[in-house]
Amino acid sequence: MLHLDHVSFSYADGVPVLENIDFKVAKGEHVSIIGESGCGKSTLLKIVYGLLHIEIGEVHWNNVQVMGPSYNLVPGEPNMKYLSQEFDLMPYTTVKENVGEFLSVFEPEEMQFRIQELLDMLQMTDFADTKVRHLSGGQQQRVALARVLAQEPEVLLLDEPFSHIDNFRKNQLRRNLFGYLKRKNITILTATHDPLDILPFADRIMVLRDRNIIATDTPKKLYEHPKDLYIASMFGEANKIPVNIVKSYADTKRRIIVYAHEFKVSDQSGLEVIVKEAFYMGHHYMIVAAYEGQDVYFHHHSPFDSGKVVFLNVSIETLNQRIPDILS
Ligand SMILES: Nc1ncnc2c1ncn2[C@@H]1O[C@H](COP(=O)(O)OP(=O)(O)OP(=O)(O)O)[C@@H](O)[C@H]1O
Repeated sequence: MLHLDHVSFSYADGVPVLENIDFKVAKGEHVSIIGESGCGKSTLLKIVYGLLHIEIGEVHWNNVQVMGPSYNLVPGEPNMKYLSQEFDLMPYTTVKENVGEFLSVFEPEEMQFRIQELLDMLQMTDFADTKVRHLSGGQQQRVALARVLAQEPEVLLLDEPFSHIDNFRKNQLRRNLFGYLKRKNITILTATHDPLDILPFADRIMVLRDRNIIATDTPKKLYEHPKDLYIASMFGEANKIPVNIVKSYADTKRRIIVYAHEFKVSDQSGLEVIVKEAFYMGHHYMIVAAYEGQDVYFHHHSPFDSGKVVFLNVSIETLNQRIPDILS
């Protein structure tokens, strides 16, 4: 088990980045850390890996304390691997050589099997003999992934692992990679902005904001019951609207979170908004409208002209899902 025990951290400028972070991750669990840019996701991964010295709190893996850079000559814990946003590759050698660098040359067959397995999984077999410096950013990112996996870490720390990879490949790659890691029972901490990296794969999500973990739950619970707009916005365009405006019988002025795709357009009743802009998104339009000086986002199959008055409704299923959140 991984345990961050009341960890606080600031860089040399003294500005606190993380305060009193306390959580546990079970062996084989996949936990995703999400939060706005600059909230400290990478810093948290670096602390777990032992790259940053912490004055306050402790990190333990399997009840052994992770000692930071002041104690380890070679930074980083041996049974963990950290895949940073910069890939640590050998540019003048081939993909195969990069992936095999840490494998035992005394077992050549096993070595070839492992390299082949990882390159297949990451769809890089065709580039096995290509020098890394001739690869694109996305291909290099996949080599970097194969290289850390070849070392069979117990804990894998992934920082934006698909940031350079094209959409054409991303989905298949996510399924391959997270399936592989589950089968190997590797504990994973992923830092990401992209909801598609996490919703289908993470066992649990932790939301970072203002130096703290403000929520932690399964993807389904966090998505369906976001505590606030910040959390909901991690998953897509979301709104916070007074519940009694969409449903007049609702006996409360409190506000609920409604995702853009959950609004239904109506001719006469509901939340009255004035259309500002419409953006073509492929299978729908994203409409930006105004309600009492605030922007409201909703999806519609066709665009509306700017200035048009539209009424928005929310289904009873969505209301039933969210109202307990504001009453609790
Ligand atoms: N080496 C450093 N020295 C000083 N401050 C730093 C250093 N690295 C990061 N920071 C600051 O610490 C805060 C957290 O940065 P961090 O990179 O952990 O955020 P993040 O959530 O991973 O961001 P992103 O999603 O953009 O990668 C930011 O305010 C950043 O400016």
